[in-house]
Amino acid sequence: MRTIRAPESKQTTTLQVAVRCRPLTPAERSRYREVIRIENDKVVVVSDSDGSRKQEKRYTFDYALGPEYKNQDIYNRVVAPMIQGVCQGLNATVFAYGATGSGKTYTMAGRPDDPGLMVLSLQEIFRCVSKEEKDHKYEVTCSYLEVYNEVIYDLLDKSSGHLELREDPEQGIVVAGLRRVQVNSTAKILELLHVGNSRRKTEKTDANAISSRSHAVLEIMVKKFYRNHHGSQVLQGKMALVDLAGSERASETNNVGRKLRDGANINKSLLALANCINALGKQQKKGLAYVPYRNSKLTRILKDGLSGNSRTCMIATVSFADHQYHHTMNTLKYANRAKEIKTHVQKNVGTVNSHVADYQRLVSNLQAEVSLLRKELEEKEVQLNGLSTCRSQDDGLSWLDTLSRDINENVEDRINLQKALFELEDKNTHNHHELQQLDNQIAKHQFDEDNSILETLCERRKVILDNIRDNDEAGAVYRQEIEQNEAQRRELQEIIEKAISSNNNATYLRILSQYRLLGMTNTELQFQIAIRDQIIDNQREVVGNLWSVLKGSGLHQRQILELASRQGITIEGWGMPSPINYMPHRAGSPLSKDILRNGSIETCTTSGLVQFTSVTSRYLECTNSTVCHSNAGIQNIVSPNFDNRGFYPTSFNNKKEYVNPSFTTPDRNVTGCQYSNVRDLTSPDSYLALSDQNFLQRALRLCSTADTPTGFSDNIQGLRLDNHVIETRQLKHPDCNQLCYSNVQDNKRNSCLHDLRAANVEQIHCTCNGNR
Ligand SMILES: Nc1ncnc2c1ncn2[C@@H]1O[C@H](COP(=O)(O)OP(=O)(O)OP(=O)(O)O)[C@@H](O)[C@H]1O
Repeated sequence: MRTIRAPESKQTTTLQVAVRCRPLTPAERSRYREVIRIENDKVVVVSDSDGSRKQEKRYTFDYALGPEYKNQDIYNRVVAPMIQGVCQGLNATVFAYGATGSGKTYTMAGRPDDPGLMVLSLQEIFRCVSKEEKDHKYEVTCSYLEVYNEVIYDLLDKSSGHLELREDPEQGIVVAGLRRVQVNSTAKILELLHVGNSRRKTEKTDANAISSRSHAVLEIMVKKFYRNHHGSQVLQGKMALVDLAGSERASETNNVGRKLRDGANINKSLLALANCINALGKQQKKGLAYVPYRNSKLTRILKDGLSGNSRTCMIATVSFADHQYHHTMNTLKYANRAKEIKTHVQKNVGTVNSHVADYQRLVSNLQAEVSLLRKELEEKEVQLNGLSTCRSQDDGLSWLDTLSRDINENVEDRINLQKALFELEDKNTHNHHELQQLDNQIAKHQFDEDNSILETLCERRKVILDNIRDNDEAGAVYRQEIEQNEAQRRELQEIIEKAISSNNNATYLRILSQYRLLGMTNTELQFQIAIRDQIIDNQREVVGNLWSVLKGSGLHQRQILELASRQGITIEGWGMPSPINYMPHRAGSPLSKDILRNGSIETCTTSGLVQFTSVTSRYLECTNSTVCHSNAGIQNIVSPNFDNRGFYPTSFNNKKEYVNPSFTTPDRNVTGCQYSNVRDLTSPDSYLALSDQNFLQRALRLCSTADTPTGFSDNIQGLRLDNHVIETRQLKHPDCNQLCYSNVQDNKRNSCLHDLRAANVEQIHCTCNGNR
């Protein structure tokens, strides 16, 4: 039986924004004026930069918290409500955004006398877990990384080099090789955070004596293991706590040289973040906009937290002082935009042992191939190094390096272009769909007296048309660029091939080139994984929408289950329906043509040719001396104990053979099954619930093993379609030879009945008993 999973309930939440205003230091107090006022813990009022209030600006946030609040207060209000969810399989992200010196690190990491959100969250997770640990097994692990100059470093592993990001079909973006440490005590956490923080890259800047120059991401993963009727399950909640580097512009820090470059890179990430926030804000309003997550490592890491499966909170840190006015305004502007972002939170349920996606395996195979080639290459290099003559050629390989680099760039460009195009096309599909709906609505409301609805619809239609046109134009540009890019790739490849064939060390060069190209194939495959993920995501959304429609139709869960069950579909997570009470087939009435057609038997005669088409969910038996050559499947009858032996065709010596219920595609045409007296053992139109496999299986087993001259003798409670008439007889148990079920109308049962579940046997009552 096909199985689908009931949708995990999905909750759409808006990104929470809390603005935190840090206190002025004594030195600042004597030098600067305050330009910020906070009202009702929700509104931030900013005076003009000159201190006047002529053009003061007001921003409302979920929280606006002044200097009197400690980290614990911020935690209690903003973060604590997320923790329970993390322990129950939900994701959460908290990130601190603000100019240098505005208090991000203070908020996230804190001080011994005022521990920050990282420590407080972990402590609460432990409390949560320890309360439930007697009932479930939990595992809490942490990783801590920093992104510095667009390179990822592991803060918990000093020896780790640069780490790379990978898109995992199941888990989304992951950092390959990042150390994950199991934690089980607060002391261990404090130690880890201390070690991690001490490794962060910091500098003295004009604005902050110990300014963090990197973005730090602490990820806490909570796994809860439990068992239910689907087997071993694991709920996996993740919490990311992010301390971003200062959002100042590089030029504003008076930095030069390396510091300036750091600033530029910090800025690149934050600019990318700001662009994503902008695009996401726009997306919520206009229903489109390409979100450039791929533009920086930071935005790729934060992707889930910004738009995906996460409850997310942005803590925007600002200072009261007037010299920070522009930074404050910038921060508030982005915080205000971020309020618009919506995320969709859903539990991460996985079945233990079931997580290896095919694509991931492909990538792993390629990686293995790459490492094999790398080994071969090393061997070749050793050989070459032994020959001084070859050294000069080796030195001369810089052209290959350059070419490889060009190819790499070319592949990366193409990937970005294709991804952008894909997303654009996807958006336009949605746009066209909406347009269609709008047109229908407009037609409906065209003659309304009050034309306000019509106007709104027309306005929206105009926006959608604009969007479609913009997207089409952008798409055409992307397509052109992709073509150019592909032409460039072919050129580069040709150059490499030519160079290799004219070089003395062709084998070595070929391996080198192959190795590099494989690396690129790998990248391309990763891209395909990402695309596939997106398609899967979209399909999930479609399925989710269908579920919403189904639920919105007013049908009860039970009715939905019954409907699904009649289609041979079980719905995971909702349990099986209790037995369905079918109406008995009316005595003596032939099965209507409709039933025959829908049910799949096209013609059915007492003798001669019986032709089946699309036979599904049927068990047929022929009672004459026949051989049936049908592959009629009972495709949808699946039970954990189902095996062919149960009711597979049994060739009786009395020249009787059952229709072969082999598992074929449901709509395969089956013709040429001769003979008469075809019995439909499972017709749902008569009285047997298809969902009731246990009964079905047993009934069929009884039928197939009953050792009587006719198979279905008078002792058999048969569900018989015989010349279009249902007939009910008696069941005889094959082991004890006792009647399991005597007369339907008498409703007598004997001791063997427990073998057939009583409730199910009830269903086979048929009032047309023997009435032909
Ligand atoms: N809420 C607060 N209460 C008391 N002191 C604070 C508070 N917030 C920040 N500070 C102090 O202000 C200074 C700058 O704070 P912090 O280092 O957290 O800034 P930052 O935003 O992380 O800066 P950068 O981006 O440069 O790393 C520190 O000396 C810190 O102790």
